[in-house]
Amino acid sequence: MALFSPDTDIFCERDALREDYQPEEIVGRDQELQQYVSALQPVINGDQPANIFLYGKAGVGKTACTRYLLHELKDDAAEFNVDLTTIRTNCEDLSTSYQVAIQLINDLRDPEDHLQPTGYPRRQVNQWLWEELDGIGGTIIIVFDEVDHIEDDSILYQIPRARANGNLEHSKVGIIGISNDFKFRETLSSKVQSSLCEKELQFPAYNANELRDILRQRADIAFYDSVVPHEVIAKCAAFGAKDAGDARQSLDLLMEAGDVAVERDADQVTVKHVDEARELLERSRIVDGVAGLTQQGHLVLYALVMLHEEGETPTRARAIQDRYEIVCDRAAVEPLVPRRMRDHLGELSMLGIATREERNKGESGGRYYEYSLDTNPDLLLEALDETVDMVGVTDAIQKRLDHDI
Ligand SMILES: Nc1ncnc2c1ncn2[C@@H]1O[C@H](COP(=O)(O)OP(=O)(O)OP(=O)(O)O)[C@@H](O)[C@H]1O
Repeated sequence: MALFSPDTDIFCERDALREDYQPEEIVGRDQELQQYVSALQPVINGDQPANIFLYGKAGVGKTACTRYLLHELKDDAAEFNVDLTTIRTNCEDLSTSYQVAIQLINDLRDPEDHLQPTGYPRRQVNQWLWEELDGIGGTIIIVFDEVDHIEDDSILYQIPRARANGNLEHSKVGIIGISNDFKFRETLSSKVQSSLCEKELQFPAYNANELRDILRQRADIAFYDSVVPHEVIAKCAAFGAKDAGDARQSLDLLMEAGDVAVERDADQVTVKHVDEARELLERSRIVDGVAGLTQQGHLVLYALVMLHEEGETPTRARAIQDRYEIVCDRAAVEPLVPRRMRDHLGELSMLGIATREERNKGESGGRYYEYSLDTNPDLLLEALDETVDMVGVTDAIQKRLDHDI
């Protein structure tokens, strides 16, 4: 018998649940799409496109809606004889305007004419960029996804102004900047703010009803008929809505639940499979998160787990520092100064392993943070295995470990 064989009872197109799948229809974003369409209207009129700044948390459909609308726009532009080119650049690995310009030039050039990442005068690079863009002609829309990664923002000013400054003659260029960093807008220079944020669109988090519609649409493509009952969709949607209103999270959960059903040889996905899937996802999120921390991060986390087990959380950074220094002493590691230790606490809360809440001292004034654990300590201790060996266990942790056995 073959070791691998296609299993066909549950999924008919599992890839439809993957992040890179582009849905043909967008659901639950009517109002946002309407605003987006009117921001793009100048393109169809043959005018200079408006620059658009689109922001919202992770997984709220910014990329999916942008891809969908630009696809529609291209079709309609062809019908109305508008010469339209769209370029998409993910800025995740680009931190300067120089790098962005090089990337754009290389996207537009044949591979044999590609530039090296460094070593050219800036003016020359800009000149090449204008030549490439002007060579295309017509209307060009450049999408900068994760635009907040660009630290010096001059390119976000220069591109929209290129035509007015006489750098472009044949092309009209507009940019769409996408970001999930709400504070990014404030960090922009006022020049960039007024050009990039000409039209601002905000995508709110999804509620459970919207997530249900998105999941149902995708489940109908990904699974065979009647494999995913209504309550499974409702459960995945409720989970996503409670956490962050993030469609990606709910879709991942549904896919994992489908995998569990396949593994169990079931003929339907059940609510129990969703529960199991949640545990699996949570486990891998934590294991990956902890594995990505440095040794110092592990020691800070272990200090916080100890305090949690002793019932001492939520607690302030100062108390964590004291415990962390004891932990370092036992591990024979030089402790970090409080400020650096707090950076690690910040990272833990960013990863969702810990939570950080701001407190107010009341009349006497002054604000401070309190930290607590936001994760199952069993999982953390498992992931912190080596650190536990190095530092040893306290009574409180021993009790938990005994209890688990
Ligand atoms: N309204 C929607 N209709 C159908 N599918 C959607 C919708 N919104 C999001 N999705 C799906 O959810 C997933 C995440 O959406 P998307 O990548 O657009 O989020 P995003 O806001 O760009 O997030 P990030 O900031 O993390 O890139 C994708 O698989 C996308 O197809």
